[in-house]
Amino acid sequence: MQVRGASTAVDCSKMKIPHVLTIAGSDSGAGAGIQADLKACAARGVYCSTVITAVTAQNTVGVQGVNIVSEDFVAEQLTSVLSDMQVDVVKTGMLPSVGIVKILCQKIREFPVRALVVDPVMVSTSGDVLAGASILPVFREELLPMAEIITPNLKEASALLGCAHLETVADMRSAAKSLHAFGPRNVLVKGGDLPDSSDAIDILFDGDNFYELRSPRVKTHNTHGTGCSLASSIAAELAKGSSTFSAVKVAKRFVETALDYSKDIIIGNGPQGPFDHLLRLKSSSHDCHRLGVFNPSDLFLYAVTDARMNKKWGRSIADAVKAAIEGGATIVQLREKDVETRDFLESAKACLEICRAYGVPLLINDRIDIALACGADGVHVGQSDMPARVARTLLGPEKIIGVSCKTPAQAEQAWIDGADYIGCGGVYPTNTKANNLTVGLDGLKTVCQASKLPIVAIGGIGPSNARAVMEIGVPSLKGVAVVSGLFDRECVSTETRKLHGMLTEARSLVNEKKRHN
Ligand SMILES: Nc1ncnc2c1ncn2[C@@H]1O[C@H](COP(=O)(O)OP(=O)(O)OP(=O)(O)O)[C@@H](O)[C@H]1O
Ligand SMILES: Cc1ncc(CO)c(N)n1
Ligand SMILES: [Mg+2]
Repeated sequence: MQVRGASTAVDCSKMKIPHVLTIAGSDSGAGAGIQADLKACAARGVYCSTVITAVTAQNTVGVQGVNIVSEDFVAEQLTSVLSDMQVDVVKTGMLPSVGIVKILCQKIREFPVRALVVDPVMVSTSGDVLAGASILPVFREELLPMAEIITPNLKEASALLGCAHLETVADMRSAAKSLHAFGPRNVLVKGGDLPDSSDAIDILFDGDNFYELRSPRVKTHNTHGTGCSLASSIAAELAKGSSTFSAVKVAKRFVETALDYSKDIIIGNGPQGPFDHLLRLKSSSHDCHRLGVFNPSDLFLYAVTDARMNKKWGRSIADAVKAAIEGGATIVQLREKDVETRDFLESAKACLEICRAYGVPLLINDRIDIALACGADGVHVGQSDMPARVARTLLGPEKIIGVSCKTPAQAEQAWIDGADYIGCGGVYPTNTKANNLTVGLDGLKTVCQASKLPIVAIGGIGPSNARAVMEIGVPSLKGVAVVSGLFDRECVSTETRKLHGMLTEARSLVNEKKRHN
């Protein structure tokens, strides 16, 4: 990590965060400009501050209006950020006047940064002018020579060179070479708009070598802001300390991945929509059956699958899950130890569809990757699996996380780590888990009394002993989790129904007792 400045006020044990300053225009549609830069930097894990040069009224149809910010006020914004915030890299977007370009150059000389990334924005894809030809001389003479890298698209490259349209990869190469003569250390000519190309081809020239960077062309209309996002991502990687070559490669892969993820999203009615930098929008809006927040009463009859038992009885995981839910299971956990990852993912998707249809949450044992990939409601982790705190970071604040605990100390840790519930056991001896210490009803009661989280009891529980478990009567105990008692049986739904009846009876008895006390 790099620590700069010898200021005595700086605490060196604190972390210096990579920082990109973008100086660009606001896009009201938020696909390009400042908004794209903020999202790209956030997605790439870099802090981004913003100096706004113009406010555009813009959507997926085109640019309806432009309001340029005064030169003095651009200068004031630059001074505010650069004088205070330890900027690593400056990235430029829409620079709508000669005066604004000159002020930027002056401020960078006054407050030097590690690198300058120039995206010479001139015309939006809709054909609207964002910076006129009058800025070309100051770009060529003052700004480009200061740049670590410039990232023109085909039209911008030909405007800067004052040459005819670029139409081939060979044209891009010679343009990159000619632009290098203006003084930037690297030139990336972007080929997003290259006609008749099944790949998205960009040419990087570093003064010595040409690199042809290719990625599959994503078939989508959602490419508004790819240029801004690419340049910001390059700036972000440079801010982290990457070489320019690897910054460009990572940035291009990021844009390609985000385009692919977003290819079918619909935002706006115009010909060119924005894309989702954070790869998050589909998981919330497409999933219309998504469950709300975790409800502890869902722990009442918790069904845990077991591949061996399903094989023994000749049923698929999905069939077993459906039967358990029809019998009254209130939550399902897939605990599949010996299944290949691909098969597990397919089964998990099938089970999720069933669970969603019935409004029952689906959790995955141990495998956070599977939970994320299939969009399950959460995970259950043991003491030697992924720590709950890390699982929470990976899964985000909404997903359900359960932790197996045998002691009050473990229960306290689960609470601190951001878990939602605790699985406590084995209450009785069981053969689904080797070398598992049995805590007994006393151990269960101790954990229930200490825990701030709701608890489901697990381990050897079935119709013969479920009532005894529920009768410990501690409010944090919400239900029982069952493996063999449901799935190592001929008819899963019948067994589940039987157990559900007993649990309901036990719960009434406990409530009755409470009323009498
Ligand atoms: N359909 C696509 N599939 C994959 N990559 C693409 C696609 N379109 C553009 N790219 C890539 O996105 C990056 C930006 O390229 P592009 O030439 O579109 O820039 P631009 O015209 O400045 O963008 P903007 O639309 O923001 O003005 C380049 O790396 C390019 O190869
Ligand atoms: C504000 C702004 N900057 C850049 C672009 C180029 O995509 C745009 N359309 N709008
Ligand atoms: Mg384009």
